[in-house]
Amino acid sequence: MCGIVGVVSSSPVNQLIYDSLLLLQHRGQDAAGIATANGNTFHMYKANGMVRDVFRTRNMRGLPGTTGIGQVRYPTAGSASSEEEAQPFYVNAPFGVILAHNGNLTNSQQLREEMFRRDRRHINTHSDTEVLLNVLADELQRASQGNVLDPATIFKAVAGAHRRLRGSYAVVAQIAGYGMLSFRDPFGIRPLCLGSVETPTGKEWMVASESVALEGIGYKMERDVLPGEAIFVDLEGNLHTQQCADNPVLTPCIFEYVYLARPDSCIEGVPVYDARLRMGDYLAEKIRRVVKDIDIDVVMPIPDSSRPAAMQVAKVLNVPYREGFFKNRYVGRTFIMPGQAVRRKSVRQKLNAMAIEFKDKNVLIVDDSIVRGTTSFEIVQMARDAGAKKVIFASAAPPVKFPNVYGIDMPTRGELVAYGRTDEEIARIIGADLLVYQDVEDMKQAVRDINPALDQFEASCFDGHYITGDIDEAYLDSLEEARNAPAAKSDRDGAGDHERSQLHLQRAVQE
Ligand SMILES: O=P(O)(O)OC[C@H]1O[C@H](OP(=O)(O)OP(=O)(O)O)[C@H](O)[C@@H]1O
Ligand SMILES: NC(=O)CC[C@H](N)C(=O)O
Ligand SMILES: [Mg+2]
Repeated sequence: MCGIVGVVSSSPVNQLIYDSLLLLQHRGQDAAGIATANGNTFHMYKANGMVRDVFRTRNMRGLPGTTGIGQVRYPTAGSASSEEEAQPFYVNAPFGVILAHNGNLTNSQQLREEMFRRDRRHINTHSDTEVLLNVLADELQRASQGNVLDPATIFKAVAGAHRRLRGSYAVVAQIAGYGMLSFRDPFGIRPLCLGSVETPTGKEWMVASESVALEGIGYKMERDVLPGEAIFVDLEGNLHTQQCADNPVLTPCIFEYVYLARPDSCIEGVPVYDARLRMGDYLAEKIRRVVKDIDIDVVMPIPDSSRPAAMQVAKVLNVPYREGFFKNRYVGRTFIMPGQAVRRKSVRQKLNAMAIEFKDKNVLIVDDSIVRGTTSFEIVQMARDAGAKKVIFASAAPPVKFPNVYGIDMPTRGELVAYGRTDEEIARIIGADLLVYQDVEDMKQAVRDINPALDQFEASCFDGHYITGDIDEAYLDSLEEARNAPAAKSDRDGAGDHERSQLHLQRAVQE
């Protein structure tokens, strides 16, 4: 996941994009970028870091224009540290296009080779986004055949891109002298929504990864962009939309509801906060069924993301809800940091246990998910150090047993604590007396309870089902090999991300 935003306005957009990127910061902490269009000239500034650190007044002054796009990056392809792979990306022909992307292409290697051989296009980074931009540019070139662009031609190019791209992609782009183009993959895996604002000169449009990024800056959420749909807003502010995929099937990523999205966003008609409350309801029922011989004294969340689920668990079980872990608000999200060493260190920096809430108590700790086990391992230890009698750990999501290839950076099986292990083995690793996981069907039902029209979800990391149909063991093996290759290792402060995860698990097992 990354956060993307795009806008066509009648007034300068640099501050508007900056403000909405701040609201999407939880989707990517590694790099940020804004590109604006002033007449036919693009201006761009991007660098590694959080939004507040990347943009200084002088950078903002260098971003004039009334249309633009922005991105906060959480890398899944290429390198975490390369500023060149920060987004947006620019290509000068045809027309001039800048583009930002949330998602992950699963056929970027084939496309890269094909483009070099057939289209004579050179891709200069390891970013799948640069590949995507060049595919779109190539399709625009073919569809327009050198003539002026109109919406029908642009949509034809998107349809062509859909036929070539595999994986997940929510995209926002600006075409120099024409306007803003945005589209979502045919499964609608990553979220993307459309908003508007009334101005004295008419309605103005904006797209963003999450509704909070629209509403927080005064726009009204209109609707989600449909899977496969393309939206084009011309420079006069007119909105053009078209379904560009042959067989669109809405299959949103369930991990958005579990962890990725902000609770105050609404995705596919489901307020994320409500989904987390419902997951808490189902989890509480499971806890009631399986926890027989421990009297739970207190229910505790691990801030931030598990709060709604934990509150609901406490309510349903009729046990006091207590916040025993204090969170340092100046440390970001741990899970999306690159590298196991930094993730592990920051859990301790970020959370501190208050003894008064733990001493001699049977504590039920609730988290939204357990992925590598970094957080749960440290937290259980902290609870024990603070004097807890028994520690039960509950996860509002089922065990993460399979890699994700659609925009969440967990491509190797070895780093997942639940891969190939029973619940008892995992409990031993994280040090809990008992571990309770949500069931896969209950997690899905929690979201469906709120919007019954949501038939299916992209839930591969829980159920091992890869909806794009191009993922097999050989593909996952090759990903693992690439991620564990020496160059990739030293590049993500992960140097040995995989090994460190393994080491941490082995040490835990031995202890
Ligand atoms: O098993 P792990 O690999 O540790 O991953 C899971 C943890 O990471 C996330 O928290 P994070 O600190 O990223 O964000 P939050 O403050 O939104 O909960 C998530 O909420 C879990 O607590
Ligand atoms: N998480 C994402 O959406 C990542 C976008 C893109 N694949 C990158 O690595 O920059
Ligand atoms: Mg957390």
